[in-house]
Amino acid sequence: MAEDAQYDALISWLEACYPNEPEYLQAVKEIVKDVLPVYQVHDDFKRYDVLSRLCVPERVIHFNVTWFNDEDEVEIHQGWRVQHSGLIGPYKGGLRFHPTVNASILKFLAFEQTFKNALTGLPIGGAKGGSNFNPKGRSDNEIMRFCQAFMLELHRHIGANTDVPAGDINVGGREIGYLYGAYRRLENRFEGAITGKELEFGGSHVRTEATGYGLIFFLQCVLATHEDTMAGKRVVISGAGNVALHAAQKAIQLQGQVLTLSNSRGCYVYQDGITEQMIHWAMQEDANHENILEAMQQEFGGEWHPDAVPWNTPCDIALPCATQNELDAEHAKTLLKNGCKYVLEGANMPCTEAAQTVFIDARLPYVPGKASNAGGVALSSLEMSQNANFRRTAFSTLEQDLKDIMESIHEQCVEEGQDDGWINYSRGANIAAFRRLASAMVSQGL
Ligand SMILES: NC(=O)C1=CN([C@@H]2O[C@H](COP(=O)(O)OP(=O)(O)OC[C@H]3O[C@@H](n4cnc5c(N)ncnc54)[C@H](O)[C@@H]3O)[C@@H](O)[C@H]2O)C=CC1
Ligand SMILES: O=C(O)CCC(=O)C(=O)O
Repeated sequence: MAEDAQYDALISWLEACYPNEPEYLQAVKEIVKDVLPVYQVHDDFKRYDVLSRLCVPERVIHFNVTWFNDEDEVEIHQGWRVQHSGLIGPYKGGLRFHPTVNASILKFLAFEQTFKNALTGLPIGGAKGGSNFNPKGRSDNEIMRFCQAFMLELHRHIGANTDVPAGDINVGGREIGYLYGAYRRLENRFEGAITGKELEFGGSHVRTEATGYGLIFFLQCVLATHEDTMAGKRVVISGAGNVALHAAQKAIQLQGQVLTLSNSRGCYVYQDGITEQMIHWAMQEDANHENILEAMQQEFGGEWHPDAVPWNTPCDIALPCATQNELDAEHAKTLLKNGCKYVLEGANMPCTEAAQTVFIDARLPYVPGKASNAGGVALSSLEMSQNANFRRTAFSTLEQDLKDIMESIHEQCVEEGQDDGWINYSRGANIAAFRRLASAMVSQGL
């Protein structure tokens, strides 16, 4: 009862402060409901009001990005960096360039990132940033000029021990290179102020693969806990970007049968099981095709379904790896009806609140992104320590480190998520991260 009243009071306060930020409120509600019982029994957490304070970002930086396009016209975009929490390390999280980017989306991502980063056990705070710039269809010169204009504003807010951005949707190796080049010239410093760099200028082995590979390492832990294995499992994956393709690659290497990939235009289905060669081809060819999945269908056969999603394809395992709120309650029910046994998020908050409820009510092993996609940021943290020491670690060592970190996150979820013989991974992840953040907040005073 006391918990309900506290929940209502906190959420009403946030709704009044931020009425036009639905994604941010959605992410906050999901965590608050799980951690309230822990908060309620800790007098020091209550005395320092850690819950309300953890919900709001420490700082939201908002700026204009103005630049010349190839037609010599001025374009103006919005840029943001949400520095949610620096409690346990430098602010850390990706940059997203997408027309849908706004304050609500970046605040939800920075909030989730804070909890995710806490789960890794590494010294990284939480942040997210980006712009409503759409890089699709732009020339390479335009992308470079946009990245330089974006960094002209951002550089004064970041640094190796302050805030360390990385990539996210539509920000890959090329964009990171341009952003880092601009940072280095503006600051006259060669330091690990951005991760996801190329190997030749301070990047780390395994960072490119880390989110997708880490997702599959986490999946192996879930399967082992349920006395199950990957071999022959039918896997449906959404997205066709960094996370989706590397998850598919690792799943195939471990004898999984990957049936789908998707993008915002539709879904590619290959019932015989997509091969590693096809994934490799998609990685190489992406830049040369307007729609890599339609091109894949022309190159290798299979089916291309415009406007379709992967969730109607019967499967054992579903891995949403594209974007937020891409899998709703109807999709969740269809997955269950068709026999899906495991759902792990590769993207950030891809399952709507209602879809999560469907999985949780069915007591399905459902793993939220803040646990299962934490491999990317974990490797970013290892890139930061390599940069700080001016050293490079071998691929095999880092891949083993990634496995160990995903196993440790899995253990934390299992420990905190026990629910009458079932593991509530979502609650486990939220509580484990909350304990670390809340005690850091108490220790550091008001
Ligand atoms: N890159 C990373 O290291 C990490 C990424 N993530 C999350 O994973 C997700 C994917 O990110 P990346 O693979 O890095 O981006 P990406 O830009 O490489 O790929 C995104 C993919 O999603 C597809 N997509 C975008 N909107 C869509 C929609 N509405 N419906 C269907 N498909 C859609 C795009 O076509 C593209 O194939 C995002 O939620 C991101 O925040 C999470 C942790 C780390
Ligand atoms: O590597 C990073 O710093 C950020 C990764 C990221 O954006 C995420 O975990 O969602």
